[in-house]
Amino acid sequence: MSSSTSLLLKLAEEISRNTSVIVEHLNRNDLPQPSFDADGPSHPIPEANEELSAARHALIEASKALHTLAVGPSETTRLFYFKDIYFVGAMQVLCHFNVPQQVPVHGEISMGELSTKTGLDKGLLARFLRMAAVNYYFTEPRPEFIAHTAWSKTLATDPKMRACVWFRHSEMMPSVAKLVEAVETYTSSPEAAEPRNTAFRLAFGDTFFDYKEKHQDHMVKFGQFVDAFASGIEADTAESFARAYTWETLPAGSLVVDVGGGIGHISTAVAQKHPLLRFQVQDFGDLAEESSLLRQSAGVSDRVQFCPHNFFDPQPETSREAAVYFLRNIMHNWPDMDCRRILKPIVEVMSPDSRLVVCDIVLPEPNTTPKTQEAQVRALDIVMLSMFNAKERSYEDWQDLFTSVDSRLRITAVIGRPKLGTESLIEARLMQ
Ligand SMILES: C[S@@+](CC[C@H](N)C(=O)[O-])C[C@H]1O[C@@H](n2cnc3c(N)ncnc32)[C@H](O)[C@@H]1O
Repeated sequence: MSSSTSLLLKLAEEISRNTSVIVEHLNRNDLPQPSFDADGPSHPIPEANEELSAARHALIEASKALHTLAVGPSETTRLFYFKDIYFVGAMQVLCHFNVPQQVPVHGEISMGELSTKTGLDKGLLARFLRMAAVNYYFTEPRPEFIAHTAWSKTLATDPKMRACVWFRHSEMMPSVAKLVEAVETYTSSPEAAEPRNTAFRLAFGDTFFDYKEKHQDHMVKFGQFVDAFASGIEADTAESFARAYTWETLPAGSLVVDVGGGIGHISTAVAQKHPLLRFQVQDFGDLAEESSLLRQSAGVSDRVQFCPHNFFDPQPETSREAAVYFLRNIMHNWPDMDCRRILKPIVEVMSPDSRLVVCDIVLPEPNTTPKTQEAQVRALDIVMLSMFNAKERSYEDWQDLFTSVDSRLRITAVIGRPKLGTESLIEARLMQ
């Protein structure tokens, strides 16, 4: 094979080309270069710039492919996730013993002092820290002294980042370990579609949310994990949803019903940008107080109301024939049969002018998006399976779901990248 047809070289050239785009942009704009140093930037390559974002994703894609080729099929399979599983375990121990917070943000600390401060045996501490350090978390600048990298510093300074490590180890890994048993036990059972029949329940003896209710510490950390996860996707913020959809085309005074809207952070952001619209946030009553604080501080209480409502019940009188019924991150938590129970009461009160706007992932056709991006949504699909017996859906899945509720409910628009990141806005209307 000549060098011109070498895949290794082609990928290396792609890496070089995209790296140049990034480095030149950072230099031109006086931005710091990515670095492992503790003072290195935590978001070194801004996603907001489209050209830069494309270069970053191309670089991630090509370098992953190059790495995989260099390791080769045999070694990849032989060591399949071997190092990663124990890396996650080491990180969990370090976070559990508050090691990241005890390492100074600037400078270094001896392993002996760190052992005293954390109560973790010095020999064990060294083993876990060295496992983390080969993955760029912490560094040992001289023997038995530890300092932060930019990576471990994220854990020292932000409890939400520590919650990400905690959730992966404490809930995701035990659930994943039960996937085979769940598939064997439930797939052919008459109750296969029941939301309670999950790998999570086999691991924890309870459904995801019942378990959280009984273990408030898990609930708090899960909330932190969700916040950190969502805030990391720059293109999927409340402000992006306010910008991405054609809210400005709705007649003045139109009502938007935010079904399962939590405390109403999306409605609040859209209301701030679109002063002629009204909103009704529907969720469990115990969120009313927090919602009220948010809406007051944002100055939108007159146009954004909170309405305690169970989304399996008929819609209240006050939300009939709204202009938009908006559901973000609801449907992917539920199997089709429950999604139908959520959609039915909405469709019953929709007028021919109403729109259903679902904000969730639209799974791409295989091989139509970069593998590293597709990997993220495929992983979320398996998360939904193992935690909720639910799933992420493709365009066809969404359309089939809608028509199974009402044959007139047709998708009229899908808004995704580049306006949004991982998620899309799926608009549907009742066609006559
Ligand atoms: C993943 S969160 C999404 C919240 C919000 N839509 C967002 O995008 O941030 C799911 C929401 O559904 C709400 N929820 C769950 N079951 C519900 C039900 N039966 N009736 C109403 N809301 C429910 C939860 O309280 C939570 O706020």
